[in-house]
Amino acid sequence: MPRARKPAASPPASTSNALTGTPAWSTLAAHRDALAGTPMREMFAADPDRFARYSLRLGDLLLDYSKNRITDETMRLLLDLAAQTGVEAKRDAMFAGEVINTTEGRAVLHVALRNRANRPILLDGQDVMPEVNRVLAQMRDFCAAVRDGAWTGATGKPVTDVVNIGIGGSDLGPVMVAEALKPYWHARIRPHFVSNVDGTHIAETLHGLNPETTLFLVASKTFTTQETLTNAHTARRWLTTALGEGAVPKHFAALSTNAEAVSAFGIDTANMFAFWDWVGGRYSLWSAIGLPVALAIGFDRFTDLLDGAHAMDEHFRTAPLAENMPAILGLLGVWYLNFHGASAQALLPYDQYMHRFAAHFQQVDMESNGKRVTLDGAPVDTDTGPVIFGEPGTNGQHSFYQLIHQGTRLIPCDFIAPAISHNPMGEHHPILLSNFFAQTEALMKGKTADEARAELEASGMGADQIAALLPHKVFPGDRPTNSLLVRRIDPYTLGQLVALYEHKVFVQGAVWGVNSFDQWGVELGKQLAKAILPELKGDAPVSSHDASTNGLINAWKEMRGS
Ligand SMILES: O=P(O)(O)OC[C@H]1O[C@H](O)[C@@H](O)[C@@H](O)[C@@H]1O
Repeated sequence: MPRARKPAASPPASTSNALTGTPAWSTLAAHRDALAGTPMREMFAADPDRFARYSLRLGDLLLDYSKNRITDETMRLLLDLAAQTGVEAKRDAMFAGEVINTTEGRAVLHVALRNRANRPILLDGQDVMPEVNRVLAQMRDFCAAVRDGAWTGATGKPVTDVVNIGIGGSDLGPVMVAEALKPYWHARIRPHFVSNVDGTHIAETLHGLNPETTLFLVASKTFTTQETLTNAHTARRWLTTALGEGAVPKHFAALSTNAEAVSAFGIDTANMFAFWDWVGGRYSLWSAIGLPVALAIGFDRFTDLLDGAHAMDEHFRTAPLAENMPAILGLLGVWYLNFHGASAQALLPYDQYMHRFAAHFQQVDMESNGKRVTLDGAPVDTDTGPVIFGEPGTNGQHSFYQLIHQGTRLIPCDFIAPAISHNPMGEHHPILLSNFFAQTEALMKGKTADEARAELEASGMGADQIAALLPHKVFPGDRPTNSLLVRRIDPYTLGQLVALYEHKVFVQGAVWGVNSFDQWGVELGKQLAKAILPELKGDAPVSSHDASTNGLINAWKEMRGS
């Protein structure tokens, strides 16, 4: 398949940067001002049906978006904005395999990787599905062999540890999913993930592993990434020191689009699992990059993950935007980011296994929409991508929630929880979920000065003390949250959730008119590091940079000694 193609002759929809000039934009701004005097608690008091009106279900997934600063009018205007920015046409262009990643000349078809209906998806007139299915079959056979012990290491022992070596999209997605689905891991096979070029990461990972039973997966779309190749060479040395060169084919496999570089590294291309340039790194966990997950949970469960994502893809592709979960989440994000100055977004899973969910979506969202020019290269005329952060509940509550409840910034929060825990442990799950429900209630309702005063009076406190404490005890409330509830975090529902957030990011990028699928911003630092690395040799002071960079390099040279 060709590596780069020309952009589509006519872009699917407007790429104008005059977003703030659209009629919907000014109407939304006026509507925000009109709504300012009506807090959510009043909206709830006035409308007992608010939950039913602003919630959606897709199978076992419930989205409640009623605790937002919205009315029917808000939603109508946000949908107008989606219409005026061509969100549906852009979505359809993605699903149709058009070259929407124009700066790299690529289509964007991670949806093909989980196209379980096998609907033909044409790229340059060729259906990509036979190739997708071929690699899936290769993964299935490899998983079966490794899991049932037919695949052995060089000394005939079955695999006990799978070490994925990759970074960015070749790490974060697989780590997040593997961790989220830990209850489904094979009894013998433990997955590990090495990403950081800091030698500590691989040293600590290999510590205690047995080379005879360790399988390395070198995961890199380009197979040129410095961190990954450095870690892979270290792993190779660790293995060959113990078992000799001949052991490599039984202990190394590659997940990549670059067969040449895989061979050059010394991995047999028979042990290579391919994917394609139309799979963005941060959207690649559904491809061969998901192999560590498939080895841990089994290929059938991996296809359950794909099924869940496919169900969300079909929902995104076909549901009217007014009832479309990714569209609603995306538009609500635009509402807060652009019309309420909310520059951050918290992702808060109330499920310990999902502890890397926010980290994965930090890359998906911030690398996709952290852009300052539109598709046609003009500066954007409004803010784009939010800062994504989050920790699993209830840990965040005892940390940064203070700022969310009473700080000066507005931080919209998404709460995610399973109805049923994999580890109920007596009262643990009801306690966990009581916190989930309570936090969304507290953020919405807040506590008025009258309510706070009444509480202080009831505690028997004197008037002076009450006056001094009162301002600290008030919660402004009216802080927006979305709540996502699934029956249980299993491969299928996780697939739904991940695809939901991927498409949410798509919707926002479409509204802002940016290219959500390139990542030129990662290049400059890499380029400069390449120039600096040779300068770190020897003791000679460096003078080729600005005073700070020179100063730091030279101080390092002095500190490390010679
Ligand atoms: O899989 P690769 O090619 O090693 O790239 C790893 C990562 O590199 C860069 O940081 C970016 O391009 C990321 O999007 C990518 O995920």
